[in-house]
Amino acid sequence: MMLMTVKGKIAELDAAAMTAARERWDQLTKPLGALGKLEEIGVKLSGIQGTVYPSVARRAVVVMCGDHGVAAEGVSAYPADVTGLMMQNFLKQKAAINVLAAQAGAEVLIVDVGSRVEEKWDGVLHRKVKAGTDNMAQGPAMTRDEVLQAIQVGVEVADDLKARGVEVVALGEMGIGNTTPSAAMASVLIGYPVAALTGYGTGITVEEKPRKIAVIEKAIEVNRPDPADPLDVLAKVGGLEIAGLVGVILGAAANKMAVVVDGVIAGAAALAACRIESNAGCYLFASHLSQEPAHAVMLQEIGLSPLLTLDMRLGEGTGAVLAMPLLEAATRLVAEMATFADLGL
Ligand SMILES: Cc1cc2ncn([C@H]3O[C@H](COP(=O)(O)O)[C@@H](O)[C@H]3O)c2cc1C
Ligand SMILES: O=C(O)c1cccnc1
Repeated sequence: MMLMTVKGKIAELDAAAMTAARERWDQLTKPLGALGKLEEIGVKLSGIQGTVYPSVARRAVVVMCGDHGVAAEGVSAYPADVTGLMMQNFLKQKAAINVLAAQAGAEVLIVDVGSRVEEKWDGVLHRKVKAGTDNMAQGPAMTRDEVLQAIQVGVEVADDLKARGVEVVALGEMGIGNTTPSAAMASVLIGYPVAALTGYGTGITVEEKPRKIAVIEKAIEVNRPDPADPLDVLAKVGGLEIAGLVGVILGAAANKMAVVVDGVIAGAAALAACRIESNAGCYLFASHLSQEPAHAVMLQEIGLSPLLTLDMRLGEGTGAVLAMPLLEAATRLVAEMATFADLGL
């Protein structure tokens, strides 16, 4: 499916299924509303899947990988080579996401949409649009065509997951430097000062942070992205893996799959996806609240409330897979609890 087709397929949630689900939640043997956000999750999943009894049994996390030209400006605490090293670590099942995805029962899909890795390792889905973005502090990170290609990669990944019966997708990513474009995108799309959105990423120092802020401000000044055009923002100050995740979100929503957002990079993708097609937001669940300051602002802008506050700042989809059992809890409660009628009340 191409982007225009995908956008057209993203429907509003099934209102009748949500009403029926709300009625059932209200009949379950508990005080009205006492299961809090779990009830909201359950009703939203019912709206996505069109049934009072949704399922999130089949799970996947998509780890989109891409490098960033802007890493040359010294905006990360780690060298760009770490992107490729971590991809090898994913393949050996030894990264944090492998451990947590195994616990959550989620399949891990590693997609190379834009890393600088030259080898084609087995176990990676090779869909490279280009070997890293260009340095956005000097010019656009990508062309508009490259953004569309990267989005298309994500859409096709989502279509494939749907064909294999996956019901819920977590958004993961790996790309040294990618908290920088994430903060830049948030600043442009929300109209918020860069300094208030920029964080320490992988752990730059307090002394180094003003430089990161200055690089982001320069990138915005040099490129003048149009806040009303999310594709322009992605092209000028975004990233290949971020665009890939936009495609996963749009493709998943078009296929009526639930999407769990991770930290600040997945958040940037979610924000862009909602600006491309506002109905996409109906399919999103926030997992955790990242330590990156842009994340809370993004979630508020999209209208999502995080389920977990674990002071995490890792990415890879780690927070998103941690939240999957909470979605499962909602599906079990609505299906397995007794109603007051069952008790003879
Ligand atoms: C070993 C290691 C594993 C990671 N896994 C995810 N990230 C996370 O950190 C990077 C973003 O932070 P910054 O913008 O400061 O570079 C991304 O790769 C993100 O996925 C990692 C970073 C490192 C160093
Ligand atoms: O919020 C995140 O996901 C995050 C924060 C810092 C570095 N990498 C990822």
